[in-house]
Amino acid sequence: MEKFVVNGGKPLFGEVNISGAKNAAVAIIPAVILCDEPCQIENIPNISDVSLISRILQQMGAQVRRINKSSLYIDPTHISTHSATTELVRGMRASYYLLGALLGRCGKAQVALPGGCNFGVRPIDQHLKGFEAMGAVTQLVDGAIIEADADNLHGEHIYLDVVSVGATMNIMLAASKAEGMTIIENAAREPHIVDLANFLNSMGADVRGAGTDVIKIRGVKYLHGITYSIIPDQIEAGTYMCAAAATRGCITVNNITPKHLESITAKLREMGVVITEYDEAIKIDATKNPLKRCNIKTMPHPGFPTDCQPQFAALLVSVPGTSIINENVWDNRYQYVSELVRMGAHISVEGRLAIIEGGSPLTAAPVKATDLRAGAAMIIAALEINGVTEISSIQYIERGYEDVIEKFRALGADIKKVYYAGDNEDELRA
Ligand SMILES: CC(=O)N[C@H]1[C@@H](OP(=O)(O)OP(=O)(O)OC[C@H]2O[C@@H](n3ccc(=O)[nH]c3=O)[C@H](O)[C@@H]2O)O[C@H](CO)[C@@H](O)[C@@H]1O
Ligand SMILES: C=C(OP(=O)(O)O)C(=O)O
Repeated sequence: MEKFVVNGGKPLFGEVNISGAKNAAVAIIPAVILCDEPCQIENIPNISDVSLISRILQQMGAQVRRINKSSLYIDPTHISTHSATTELVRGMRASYYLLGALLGRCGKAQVALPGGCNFGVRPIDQHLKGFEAMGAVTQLVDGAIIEADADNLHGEHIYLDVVSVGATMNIMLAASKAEGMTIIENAAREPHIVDLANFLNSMGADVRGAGTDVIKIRGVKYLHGITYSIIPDQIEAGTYMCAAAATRGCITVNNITPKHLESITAKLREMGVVITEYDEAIKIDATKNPLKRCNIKTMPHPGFPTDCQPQFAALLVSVPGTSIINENVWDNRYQYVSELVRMGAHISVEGRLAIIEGGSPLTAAPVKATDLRAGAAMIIAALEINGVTEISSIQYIERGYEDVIEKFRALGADIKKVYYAGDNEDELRA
């Protein structure tokens, strides 16, 4: 077992380089299934979700090889199955993209229900509604496997009842090789949706309107191999920005697209953080002004991203006054609150609202990462504390943060990973 041990209380200073976006990578890797030739994908984050989806493709017969730390060579030409039902598939959320990719490639798919962070129910009814509109018959087998079968996968006009990132991208995948034109209305507009569209178009697909709420996809017969570089991870960037503000430090975050971070920078500016934007970098200076409280409401892009909500909560506990978070995307994304409360934070949850009475110093306590971004919030809170905090269940953090220890250390943080045999603290060894 592994834990992070953080000796906090020091402001962060320096520079950090942001990796490729997890939520783009985990869609683009399965999208290669649609291609009729090998592809090379660059700026791939070295995280466990990427290893998992790569292994799933290998199990299906694809050749997947790391060319270097951030590039993958994927040859899908030997995939001879439409089925992905192993335990690995249940280990991550984005395995749902195998449904759209296999439907597009084979006209049928058999995929285990996905896993991912637990925010209560995470339905995929809008994905299935899209596939069914396109001519697929779908059914849940044994409560664990989705089967989809289409004699003639064809384009259709699909209105999403909720703005769903996963449903938008999954339908884009299937539609890229379906017969005729698919129109997705009320589509999600996240940067990773535009990235997937750019990837598909570079291979010869015909996807228009990505980044708006109407996406039109005209199916094509053949997609050719390409080399493609994934966009930077806006959530990883937002996490380091929050950490700099929470420790009242000053850092430069490199290899980012400032436009993707606008909702985050707007909130930090409102709090009194001085932000300077460059073409592909951003400087966060929290040394100049005392920080002010603020309210956050999560929304689909271009609203404030839910995936940065826990990190902002960890920042807001350090700021005097009452801040209110309104989690508007997920029903149950406050499991981390009890961990912050263990550290002395004053937070109460009422339905979708978290009410934070900030400004009282936190104290070190053993805490756990209840999910990926919750884990990032624990690191940020630990960095605020004069004392040693142990964070367990770090496998969640490693799902989505490349070299998290090395990157925080380069900013001056005292953080290390320790291995232990059991729950007894005496068994900790560095
Ligand atoms: C791998 C990946 O990219 N994960 C991201 C993706 O998750 P994911 O794709 O699962 O999230 P969605 O955008 O689909 O979900 C948004 C909302 O729509 C609801 N919904 C979704 C699909 C559906 O068929 N029916 C339905 O009701 C969900 O319960 C949720 O309330 O977008 C979320 C919202 O930005 C992020 O938090 C996740 O990090
Ligand atoms: C919730 C997240 O991921 P997933 O949907 O893969 O669980 C996330 O990236 O914050």
